[in-house]
Amino acid sequence: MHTVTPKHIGGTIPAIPAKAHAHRALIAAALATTPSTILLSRTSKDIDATMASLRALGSAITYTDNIIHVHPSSAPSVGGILPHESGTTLRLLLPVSASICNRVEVDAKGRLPDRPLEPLLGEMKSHGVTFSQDKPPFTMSGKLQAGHYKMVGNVSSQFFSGLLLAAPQMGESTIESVGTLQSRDYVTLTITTMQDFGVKVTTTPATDTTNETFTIANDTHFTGRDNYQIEGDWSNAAIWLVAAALTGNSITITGMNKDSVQADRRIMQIVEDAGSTLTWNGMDLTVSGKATKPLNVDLEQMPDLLPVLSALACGIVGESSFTKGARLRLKESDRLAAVAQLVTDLGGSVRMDGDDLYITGTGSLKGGQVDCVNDHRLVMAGALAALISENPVILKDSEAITKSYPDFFDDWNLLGGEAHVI
Ligand SMILES: O=C(O)C1=C[C@@H](OP(=O)(O)O)[C@@H](O)[C@H](O)C1
Ligand SMILES: C=C(OP(=O)(O)O)C(=O)O
Repeated sequence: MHTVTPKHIGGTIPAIPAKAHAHRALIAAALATTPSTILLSRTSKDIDATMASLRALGSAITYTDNIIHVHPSSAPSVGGILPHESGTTLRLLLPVSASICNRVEVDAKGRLPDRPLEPLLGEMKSHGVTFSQDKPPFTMSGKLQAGHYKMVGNVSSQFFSGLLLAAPQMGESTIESVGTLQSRDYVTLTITTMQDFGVKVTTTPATDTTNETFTIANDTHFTGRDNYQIEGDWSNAAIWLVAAALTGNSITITGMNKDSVQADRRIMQIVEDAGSTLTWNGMDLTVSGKATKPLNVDLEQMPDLLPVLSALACGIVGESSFTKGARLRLKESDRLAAVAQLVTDLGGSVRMDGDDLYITGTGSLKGGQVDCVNDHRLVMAGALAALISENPVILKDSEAITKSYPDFFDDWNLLGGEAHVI
């Protein structure tokens, strides 16, 4: 549990590496025909879970002095996936491991066993794989076969990313999106990372009569990379953009890629539309000026931004809207309900209408205790809320932050904040 004092923060902070990019680079490197070195300045529980799982699938991986050495080797007779609570690790590695191993033991922790897998398991069953039961822990048997995969687009884009990463080991395969693919940029990130490691994916856009498809040719394989750089994480940089927009104090985040394909790069436009100023100097982004205009955010392509944006909405006078949030109910918590509860518990005004959330900001909150329901992004939201609160914010379950940003409270204090364990 942490307490965060209502004290403004400001200054310069380095970006942390993008976990979405790190998962993909590690997997591509582990599947490659030659060794790789990946540059990663910090890790997190989720990235560690992918490294541990890839070791259990046969790769030799070491992480020292901010460099990951990946030595691919042949898959063991019985492999393992140890995702802990990382949905990305589990959903990417299910098809990947079935493309190289005959048998895989799969475990999961926290809410992860109850997060959706059915559409992926269904398609894997139609392509040669059996499961001892339909939710982890389970044993998966049989090699995944090449072919045509059909996948619903509105449950998790991670199903697509997993099948794409598995395809080079299987042979020519096509993945078809049934309905619009939500969180599409996460699939783009998979495709660009695969390309970085030598595998081309051909995308055929949807027409009036056909769905979008992704095709991987026969006889294509991943090739290792030297000194492959993981880019800065826009989902976590969003914390600092929101902090600056809430207080008007300027914050510089160093090491960001302006042209990133990460879904949450959209935070730049959101904060700018709300009235803050963004200035680039090379890869360093400075955000200054208080946001004053209410937000209108469609969550379909950037689900992970809602928690931090809910704090921003409380700091802006007027009603902000967050629409199309159905998939937020399928994350580490029911994030729609958890965000609504957090805002209410801190004295804010929130209304839920189906899968849409409306927050009427007054510019300040009362503060008090909130339950972060074991969700790292709720911890970020609660800390940000302290910036506009009359009283300290006490964060129950703040340890959840280690899922994506273990040094978060240290960085908060480096920027002049006051957060400590109680
Ligand atoms: O592929 C990824 O790295 C992710 C995809 C998104 O999930 P969904 O596609 O399930 O919405 C996102 O919310 C998650 O944090 C990370
Ligand atoms: C939902 C998240 O991650 P995952 O799906 O990998 O558990 C997240 O980081 O917010």
